[in-house]
Amino acid sequence: MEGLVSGDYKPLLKRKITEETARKFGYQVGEYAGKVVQLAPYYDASGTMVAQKVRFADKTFKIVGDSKAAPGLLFGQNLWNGGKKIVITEGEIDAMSVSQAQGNKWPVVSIPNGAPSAKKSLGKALEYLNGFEEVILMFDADEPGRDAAAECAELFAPGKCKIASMPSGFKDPNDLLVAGREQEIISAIWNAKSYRPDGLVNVIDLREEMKKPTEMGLPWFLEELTQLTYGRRYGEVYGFGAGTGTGKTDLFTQQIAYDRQVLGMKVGTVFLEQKPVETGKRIAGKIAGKRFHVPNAGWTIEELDSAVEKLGDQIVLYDSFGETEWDVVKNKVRFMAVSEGIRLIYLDHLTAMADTADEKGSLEQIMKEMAGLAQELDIIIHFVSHLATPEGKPHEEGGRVSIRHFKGSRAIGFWSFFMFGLERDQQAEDPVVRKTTTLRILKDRYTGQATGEVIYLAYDSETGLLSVTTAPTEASPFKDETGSKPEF
Ligand SMILES: Nc1ncnc2c1ncn2[C@@H]1O[C@H](COP(=O)(O)OP(=O)(O)OP(=O)(O)O)[C@@H](O)[C@H]1O
Repeated sequence: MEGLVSGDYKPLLKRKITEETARKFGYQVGEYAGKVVQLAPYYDASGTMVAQKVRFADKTFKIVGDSKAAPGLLFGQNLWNGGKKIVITEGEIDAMSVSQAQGNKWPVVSIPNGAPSAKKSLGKALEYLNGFEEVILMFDADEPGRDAAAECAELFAPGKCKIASMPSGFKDPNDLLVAGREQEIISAIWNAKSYRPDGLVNVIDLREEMKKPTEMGLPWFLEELTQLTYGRRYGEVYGFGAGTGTGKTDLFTQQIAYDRQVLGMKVGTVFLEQKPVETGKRIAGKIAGKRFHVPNAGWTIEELDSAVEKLGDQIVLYDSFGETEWDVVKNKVRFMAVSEGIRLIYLDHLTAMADTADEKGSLEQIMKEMAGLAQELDIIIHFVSHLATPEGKPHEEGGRVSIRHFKGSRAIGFWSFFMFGLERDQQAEDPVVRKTTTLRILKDRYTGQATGEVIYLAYDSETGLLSVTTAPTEASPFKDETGSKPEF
């Protein structure tokens, strides 16, 4: 072999590696191509040195000997054969540091080529490593080291591999040795934690969180609805379905006005079939208690001005110009959340974005992405869905809304945390019945308790405001339409 041994161990003292440790591992200082280098031997299973890793002063490496065999061998592998625990480090100096901290008594090896090829190296040495009951990875406390440890841990049966962490301020075991903190190397071995892939948690880790009382989410403008649903929570999507003209937009605008005025929040709207001016008038109307969207409805420009003043720049409306592509809408929502800091989004309506050639398939995709978006951005998306025509009484005449009537019901039902139906018999003879909206909770994923509950809403034609009322006394127009077919 080309590496020339000088037998001089002094250069290792800088790293606090003793001659005894170096000798144990066969690590030497020598000369290679006229330069002083450090030499790490790699042995095969029969105990024959097949390669040497030459480490130059500038920290570059070269393998001499059988360079093909070397990647499958671990530094120090020849010293131990099976046992309780083996520690694996990212480099030879670290392996010797850990060994020295333990009096050179317990198994420690190093991967040959650093973090990037750690998984490949350990994969080749699996049979050898499985001869130990426990494998402890003590890689560098940096990104490549942490990534490599997570990757390597997956090579082993669950529970077999543990990952040791360095105390803060120390990058690797040799740093600790140099600082005279051998004891902390040993603690790191004992405190190594079983590797768990991302996203898996143990219920015991959740204990403190589980003990916290259920927090009320953000309130609805209807106190009764807040009580029934425990409010609105970020990361969730809520679906509203109703027949034409029932008052979905109206309900949304009153909620938006409340979000702004009472909760002091910034709101984003994506109303695909209504001009922003109209939406603006309707939201402002809810602030003022005036129907600004109805001409000659007893309001003045000054009142409108003052309501707009109250909304300020806190309502961001998307002017869609008839654009109804989900991919475009998605980017607007993302922008509103990320750049405008908006956490409440109102989307009217989902059905407008469906692909007519494949309504069901496209709504499934949109719903999945919309729910993902709400979670990723930690926002609430309230959306309207149109309904399929039931076979019995039309929804516009008070026909009862069911989940199955929603266009894309399966996907909406799957991804929504709450679903609401709005019913109103717009043709009823009794004006009270005509103006009473039934808000029906169709789905409550949070507790299930609110499913089937209804809240009756009265509409004040003067102020245009909805408020909670009692059930209209007339024979109920809201009877179930058992004859209606599911939509899909
Ligand atoms: N309970 C109610 N009684 C009487 N009128 C109402 C009631 N709720 C809403 N309205 C009024 O009915 C009209 C239609 O309401 P809105 O535009 O909100 O319905 P929509 O369900 O969104 O309709 P579309 O299907 O056209 O989107 C509005 O002028 C609104 O102010």
